[in-house]
Amino acid sequence: MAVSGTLSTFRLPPLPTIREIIKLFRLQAVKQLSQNFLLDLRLTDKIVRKAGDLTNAYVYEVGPGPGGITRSILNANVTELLVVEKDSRFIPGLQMLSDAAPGKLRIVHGDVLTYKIERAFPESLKRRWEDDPPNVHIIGNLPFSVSTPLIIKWLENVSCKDGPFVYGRTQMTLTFQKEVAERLTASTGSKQRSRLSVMAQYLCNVQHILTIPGRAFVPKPETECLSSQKPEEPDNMRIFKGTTRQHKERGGLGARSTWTGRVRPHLCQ
Ligand SMILES: C[S@@+](CC[C@H](N)C(=O)[O-])C[C@H]1O[C@@H](n2cnc3c(N)ncnc32)[C@H](O)[C@@H]1O
Repeated sequence: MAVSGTLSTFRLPPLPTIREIIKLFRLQAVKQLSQNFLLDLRLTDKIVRKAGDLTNAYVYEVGPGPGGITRSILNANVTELLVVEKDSRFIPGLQMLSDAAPGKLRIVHGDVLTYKIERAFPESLKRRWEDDPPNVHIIGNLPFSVSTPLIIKWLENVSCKDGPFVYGRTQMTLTFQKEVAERLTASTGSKQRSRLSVMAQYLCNVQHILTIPGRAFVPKPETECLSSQKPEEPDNMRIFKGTTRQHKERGGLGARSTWTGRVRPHLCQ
């Protein structure tokens, strides 16, 4: 007799809008914590779709804030979503989401720069580096004040296969301010080429997948002009998808402070 399988899909129940949450919990953006919120759930759904199929995935979201991207991740049929947020004002709103998605959302009030994600998810998720990526994803509209130190830390983690990469080649779908994004993808000879470009491209495939206009954020972000040149799209944000490369060699780039541009041919499969 054929066994009929049931596909269970999870949808959040009707909830107050993100704008209402911001009003309800008086969540005015704090500049020091780089707070620019995405309120349009169609846009956050689009960002989350770019991460690929998240069915049964374990997802780590950095800086959920009022929870726009968080809602879209929860609606993507994940097994577990772990969020790390530094600002305690967002915790009650996130708790409300957790109540609406029983057993799916784990909230950590903490700092992404120090949080130890390597112990957060089940051991059984671990894959060898040369295997297909594990069903573990990092997603985030990164806090701009920490985006560069955080991505450098993660790149060091890739090189050492530790931190979020103890699970294998964990995939990242990240939103950065344009300046950081341009450095991540800058090719040899371009003005934005930097240590970050070399490290990122040596260790990962970095792919630009979406440009988000500044007006989509509340408040609209102020962009930093790194040079006297006028940027072409001063108010745009860019979203990237990074997949770690399957480097066969051992060792890594070592500590940030000692890295001096070691460039070698890829040893990828
Ligand atoms: C750019 S906002 C994005 C908020 C939300 N994800 C969205 O897209 O609307 C960055 C978020 O990261 C949080 N944040 C800033 N620094 C942080 C840190 N070191 N650790 C954890 N969260 C942090 C801020 O409080 C804020 O909620």
